[in-house]
Amino acid sequence: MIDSWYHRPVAAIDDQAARAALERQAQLTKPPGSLGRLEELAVRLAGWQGVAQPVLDTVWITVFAADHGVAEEGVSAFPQAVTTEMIRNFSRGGAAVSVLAREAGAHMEVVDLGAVEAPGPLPGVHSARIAAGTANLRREPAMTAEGLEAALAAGHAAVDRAVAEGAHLFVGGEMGIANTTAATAVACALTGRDPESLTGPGTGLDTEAVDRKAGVIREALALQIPDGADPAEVLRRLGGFEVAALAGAYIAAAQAGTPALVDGFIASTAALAAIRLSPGVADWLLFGHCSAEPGHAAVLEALGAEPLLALDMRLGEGSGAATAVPLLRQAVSLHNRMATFEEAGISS
Ligand SMILES: Cc1cc2ncn([C@H]3O[C@H](COP(=O)(O)O)[C@@H](O)[C@H]3O)c2cc1C
Ligand SMILES: O=C(O)c1cccnc1
Repeated sequence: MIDSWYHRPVAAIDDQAARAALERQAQLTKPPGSLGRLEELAVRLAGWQGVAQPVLDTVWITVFAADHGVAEEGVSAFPQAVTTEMIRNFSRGGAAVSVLAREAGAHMEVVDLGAVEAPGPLPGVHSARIAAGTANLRREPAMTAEGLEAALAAGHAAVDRAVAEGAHLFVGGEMGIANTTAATAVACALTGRDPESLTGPGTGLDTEAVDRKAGVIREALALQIPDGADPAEVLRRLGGFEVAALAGAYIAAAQAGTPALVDGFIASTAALAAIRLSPGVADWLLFGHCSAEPGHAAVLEALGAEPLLALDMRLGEGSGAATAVPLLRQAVSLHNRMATFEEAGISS
């Protein structure tokens, strides 16, 4: 494992460019710091891009889709067939993230890593099928070692496509019925928190069903996770193909020097796994929003992350991150287009 591609170092941040951006912020016609975190976003983008005045033209969204064996435990309010049906919906442009991607002028693609029912060839959908869903994590490891490597590599391949198109920002989304169960199990294993405190309704379970879902996760942890299990093993035993692909994508993006904007609970759990596999990845991530799924706040806390938005969204697909893209664009425009005190003839 130690020589796997995901242990390679991430790209360096250009501190000089970030300092130059900070100096420019100080010259813009506003009291210092008055644009709050919009200032910080522009400065971080400058450090990532190695220029004092960054751009944010090309935004790339990949939605990773896969099914979960644990769905047979009745842990979702929706049937498994919805994963494949939603892949078709993404392809036709009818999903929430499809609409938000168009609004944001982002390129969007879908990667089918293993929906139980193969959707067949569809526009905008890559087939990278590993298996017809994972195994039931309550009873056995969700993935084989080969399956995990293939999922991580599928994330890397998506980032390669984004980089080839000159993407300034990578957004990862996910679709997979029952994936809040997998993500909660991974989050518990990585943070040491109880299933009872992190498990939530996902697509809309009632309280009783949430308790049963927490019980499934508790059993999975007891069966599968020995003390000190390493993050790759946690992902393999409890994760899903799309969760692992997101982790692989965040690592590959950091290695390629492309920042990633992280979505909700599932994506943030994947980001936590990515950082545990390769700590430097943390420097290349932004967090788009705080999901209403209760585990998200705990995962964000473990990450020390401050999400940009809190709109009570709880959808996944990359929708929360896509909603934050216009904010990043505003940060860049303000940074590049505001007049300086000198240009405007205003006393500083
Ligand atoms: C129509 C529909 C569209 C979705 N888009 C994202 N999800 C979200 O809900 C699922 C996780 O929730 P759970 O663990 O409760 O199944 C994932 O597919 C996630 O992306 C959706 C769910 C549904 C039903
Ligand atoms: O925040 C998320 O990622 C999320 C929450 C509920 C259902 N699906 C995804």
